[in-house]
Amino acid sequence: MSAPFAQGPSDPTVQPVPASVIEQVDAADTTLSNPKRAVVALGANLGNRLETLQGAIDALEDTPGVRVKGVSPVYETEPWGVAPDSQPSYFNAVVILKTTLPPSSLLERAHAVEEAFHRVRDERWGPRTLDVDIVAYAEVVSDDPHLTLPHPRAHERAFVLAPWLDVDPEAALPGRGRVADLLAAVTRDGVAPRADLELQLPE
Ligand SMILES: Nc1ncnc2c1ncn2[C@@H]1O[C@H](COP(=O)(O)OP(=O)(O)OP(=O)(O)O)[C@@H](O)[C@H]1O
Ligand SMILES: Nc1nc2c(c(=O)[nH]1)N=C(CO)CN2
Repeated sequence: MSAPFAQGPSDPTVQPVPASVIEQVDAADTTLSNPKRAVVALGANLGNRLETLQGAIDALEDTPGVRVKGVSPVYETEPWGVAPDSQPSYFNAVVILKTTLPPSSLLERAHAVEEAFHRVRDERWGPRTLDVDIVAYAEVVSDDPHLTLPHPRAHERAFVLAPWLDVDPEAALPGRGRVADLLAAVTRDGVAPRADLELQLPE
């Protein structure tokens, strides 16, 4: 007599699982048991910039699967990539995360945090209440335009490299080299530490 619940290849109720789904589930399992280090850049040039950066850090910490491990000093920076004096100055900072989320989920969360702080997207590099960029995720290198890793412009931005170096003096940008060397190669003009201000690492 055959077992009543045996499910072999001939069982019509069993659908084959596509290889792509198996790959995604395997990748998620691996990430879950092995949290990854991610580097996130924060920027704000509208509203209460310091409160917003702290709010973003706290929102990241409140995310299941995300822990904030390091918070950089605050820098006040001239807007990069736009005409001089066309926008208010930014506050910028960098945070180091440990996360079990895969990169795509971390990006979704980054966008949700931006929206919670009323980020409006209209012109490229327009002023914003909050920008949350994924600078690097472990050693991942990807040219997917939806999530390019490392961030395609991080290596040329002193407003990212300077706070990152402060919070991790040994940092390296995958495929680009040591952050200390990258920072030495760009201008630090208009990128000033605000030693009078401080962001808190969540408890
Ligand atoms: N590493 C990354 N981090 C965040 N967004 C990224 C990344 N790589 C690609 N993107 C994509 O870039 C799109 C535009 O992002 P955003 O509006 O934050 O750009 P921006 O901050 O104005 O400019 P920049 O990309 O130069 O920092 C996002 O919708 C996102 O899908
Ligand atoms: N100083 C500064 N300039 C910028 C910034 C930023 O965070 N700081 N972000 C931009 C788009 O991500 C464009 N220009």
